[in-house]
Amino acid sequence: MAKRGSKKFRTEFRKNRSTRVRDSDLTRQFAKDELNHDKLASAERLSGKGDLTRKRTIHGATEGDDGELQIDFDPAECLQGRVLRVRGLNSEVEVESGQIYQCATRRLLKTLSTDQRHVVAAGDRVWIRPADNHEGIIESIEARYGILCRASKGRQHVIVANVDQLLIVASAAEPYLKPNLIDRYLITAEKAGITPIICINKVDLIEPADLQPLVGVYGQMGYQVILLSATQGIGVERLRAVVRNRASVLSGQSGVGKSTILNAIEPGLNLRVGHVSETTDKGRHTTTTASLVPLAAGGHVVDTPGIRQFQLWDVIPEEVAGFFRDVRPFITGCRFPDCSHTHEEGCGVKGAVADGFLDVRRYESYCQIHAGDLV
Ligand SMILES: Nc1nc2c(ncn2[C@@H]2O[C@H](COP(=O)(O)OP(=O)(O)OP(=O)(O)O)[C@@H](O)[C@H]2O)c(=O)[nH]1
Ligand SMILES: [Zn+2]
Repeated sequence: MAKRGSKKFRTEFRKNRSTRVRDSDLTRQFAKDELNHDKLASAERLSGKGDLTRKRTIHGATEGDDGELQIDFDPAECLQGRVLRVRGLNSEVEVESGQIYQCATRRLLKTLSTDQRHVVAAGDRVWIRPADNHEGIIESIEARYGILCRASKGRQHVIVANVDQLLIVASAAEPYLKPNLIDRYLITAEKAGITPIICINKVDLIEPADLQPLVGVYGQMGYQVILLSATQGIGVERLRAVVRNRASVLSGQSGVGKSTILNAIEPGLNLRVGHVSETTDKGRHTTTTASLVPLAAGGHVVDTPGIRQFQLWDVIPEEVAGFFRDVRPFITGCRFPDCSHTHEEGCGVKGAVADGFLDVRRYESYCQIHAGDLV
């Protein structure tokens, strides 16, 4: 597979697409579908069963084997880019050269979207058809990974897509360290399939050795922990390397030093972050829209008031144990398959705590989150 965005990639992509896009192919496909529909309709009439598998036929899109409709477009006339933010019907797209285009969305994309409030989300990787004055049309949206979302009126509302990592920012002091809050953010990351990175700031205010037991517990679980002092410059270089060329969401309680960290990574960033944070969804919804802020060294940070201090989203108690990496291995030892690991006899998890295999604080944190207590 050629590198994304390279010339070879485009050629291969075009080749793959063009086999599918040719009009005559489409016409033939449509004719075949019509025929199949007729056959299905008579089969349905005969069998008395309604609606056997129907193939959707919308002009300009082709149904893949997975049942997903793929929009047909010509990549030769398009540019690849990334949506920095969405404002109403307008999306701001940064293309590979760094140029920003103000884009509308192709009508067909909207037609095909039934399950989302917004078709385009911040972070989306898109193909745009450029026009004059750095305007353009979003022709296609690539499949998403690493999605942070909320349920909004029964629909999935994507806050930001294609996030590589969640920087969980805590402070060693002022405000005092709340490991249970870190656990809460870890669940969000685990659930979304986004790599969490634990950043403990303000280590200048404590004796760093005091943090070792906690760092050890998270380290054993395979989580990366970075000790920082944004004001003293400790750990900043390491964090800079971690965010380079990736899309990182920053999250943590108020006052832990998120803005100071952003400023330390890239001086001047805070101004822009402050500016974009004001973008709200016309005040109609309580959730604010996310913005990707480009970093000079490559990559983006996503800074959004709504997710800066977000709480757990739609995690049900039964799911919690599965998102605790250290609890998970002991679940198989429970006597009851629906064990909640809180009060049951013969619980493998409680046994592991008693035998010293599971950190007591982590277990208590599990119980607290399972019970739905807010930290
Ligand atoms: N001692 C010390 N103080 C710090 C450090 N980093 C930030 N601070 C201070 O902590 C306070 C809060 O920092 P901010 O960067 O505003 O925190 P924030 O997380 O962005 O806060 P919100 O915007 O409310 O979410 C400021 O007074 C900073 O100067 C650090 O490494 N050490
Ligand atoms: Zn159990």
